Amino acid sequence: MLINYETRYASSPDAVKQYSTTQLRNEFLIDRLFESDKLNLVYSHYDRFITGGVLPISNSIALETIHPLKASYFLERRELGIINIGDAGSITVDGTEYVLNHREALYIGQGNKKIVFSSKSSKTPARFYLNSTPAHKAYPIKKIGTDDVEVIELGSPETANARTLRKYIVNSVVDVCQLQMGMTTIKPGSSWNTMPAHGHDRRMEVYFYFEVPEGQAVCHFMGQPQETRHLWMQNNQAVISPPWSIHCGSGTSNYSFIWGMAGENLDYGDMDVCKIKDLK
Ligand SMILES: O=C[C@H](O)[C@@H](O)CC(=O)C(=O)O
Ligand SMILES: [Zn+2]
Repeated sequence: MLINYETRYASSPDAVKQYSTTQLRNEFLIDRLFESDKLNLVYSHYDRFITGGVLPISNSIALETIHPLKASYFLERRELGIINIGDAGSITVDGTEYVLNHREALYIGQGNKKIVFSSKSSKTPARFYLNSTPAHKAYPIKKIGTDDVEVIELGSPETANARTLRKYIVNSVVDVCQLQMGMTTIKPGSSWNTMPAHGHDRRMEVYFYFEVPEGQAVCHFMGQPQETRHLWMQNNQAVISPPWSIHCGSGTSNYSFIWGMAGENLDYGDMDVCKIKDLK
């Protein structure tokens, strides 16, 4: 089977307080994203956000509709954002080819029917990380190159959170219904992302960790600020953050991650910041 998908339902903060490590990982960790010649998807009931990975090696892979959508094609009522974290690849959208190099992105609006992923070389394949959310309006396709992103420098070496945040799919760069995506890279010597931590009850979020060096890992924190839990994350794994949860992490080295959000508000800065001394 080329496309694998699974559904994750939403959980309340009171239920999650009781979860064992295994239950926490079953509900929130997405550990299988990139498998050769496969397209893997997780459909979350938090804002009906779909997280996926495509690794085309010897074949092209089409984004077919999946049963839970009850749609005749995937983007009938959805929009899609893709960031390539691998080598050069292409995405063909209803016959038009878009080449995505390493760290380039594509926004594909509602109504586009045939989407096909392929790598330029099977020896150095593309790795397409994708996020998709329900859409009410058809916005144009837009490629976002590394020069098109909005860059913000955050944190400092003294507080171990020096990092570069790149906004790819936000409404100041591309017209979107609700999807927001970007990439944050922790500088060498720093380990923390999203510290001070924050929440945004209007939006859920998914973090996808990559560029985690061999033998290293990232400890990701979730939960209400006064009731946090952790999940140890390996390279190329993602974690779902409910709207009621903080989401931050510290690595045993530096690393990068892609953040993707969906919900009610397109204002990226609309966060409720938690004081570090109040975290429990
Ligand atoms: O709501 C925004 C997201 O959590 C991320 O953009 C935060 C982040 O990448 C960081 O501070 O390192
Ligand atoms: Zn956030």
